[in-house]
Amino acid sequence: MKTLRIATRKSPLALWQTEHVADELRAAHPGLDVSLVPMSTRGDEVLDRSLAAIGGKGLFLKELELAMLRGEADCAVHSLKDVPMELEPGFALPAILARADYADAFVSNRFENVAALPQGARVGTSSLRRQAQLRALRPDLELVDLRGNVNTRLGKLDAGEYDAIVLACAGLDRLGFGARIRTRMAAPHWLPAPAQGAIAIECRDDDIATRELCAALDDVATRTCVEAERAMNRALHGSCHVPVAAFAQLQGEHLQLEGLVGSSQDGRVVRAHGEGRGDAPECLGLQVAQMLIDQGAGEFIAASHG
Ligand SMILES: NCc1[nH]cc(CCC(=O)O)c1CC(=O)O
Repeated sequence: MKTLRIATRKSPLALWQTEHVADELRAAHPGLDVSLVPMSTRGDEVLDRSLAAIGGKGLFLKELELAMLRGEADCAVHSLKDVPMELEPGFALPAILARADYADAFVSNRFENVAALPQGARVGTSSLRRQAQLRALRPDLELVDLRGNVNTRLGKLDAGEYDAIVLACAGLDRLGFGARIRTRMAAPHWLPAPAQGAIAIECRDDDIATRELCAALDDVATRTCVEAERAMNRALHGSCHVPVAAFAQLQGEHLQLEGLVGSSQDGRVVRAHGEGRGDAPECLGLQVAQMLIDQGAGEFIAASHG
């Protein structure tokens, strides 16, 4: 194959990530012609309702997958945290790139961190996971929905709509807004979304040529960690409807996983920590999911489906 066409969403972050993948592919395969196919998705167009309400994270993938099926693109680039736990049948993830900063960012023009916020401060975040962890730390905060791309969210903060916002460090760093981060909210105290900070390439399962080209960008350590995180999330029926957070780290052969499930109703959260081997990340994910269930996470999950 001489050309590779990569489908991408059109947000500045999606385009940055796809350009990054294109550069890495060109470096790995000198002479390969790589081009971008920018597309808009329903997840980008519907901004007035929560993602959960309009059908979940798969909305960001659907149009890109259809383009691959129609033969208009060979592969697509995604933030892995936006990829559903069960891939559409017929698709594969031939590469998961080395993870950037996994952490969430506390961004504010006036305050240094969550603890420094005044009583009743307004904090913007769209994710149930961030809301649940904020509520557990500070039940007094006023949590306000905040959707839209990274640039839009910063604009709303600067317009004075919020005292602070919480979003992913990876997105801010990639777009050159790293200096706006007041606190990088690190594990184990504050946990990210499963696979946050990792970029994945998706292609058709049966497209061996594309799979082989993309495989050059795969980072085994990142894949191991995100498999544990995603297996945990899958076992908890993770979706946009349940606040689930997970973070795994690999040291040599030793894999550790921190997991959290929050109530979407009040400030309760349950946490679990497990350790296992790097060659069995899914086992560890299932083990930590079971520990969370044993501590009562099932009640939160049932409540969020009711
Ligand atoms: N939910 C949207 C989304 N998907 C991926 C990222 C950031 C980049 C990443 O996690 O790889 C973001 C923005 C955010 O949560 O602030």
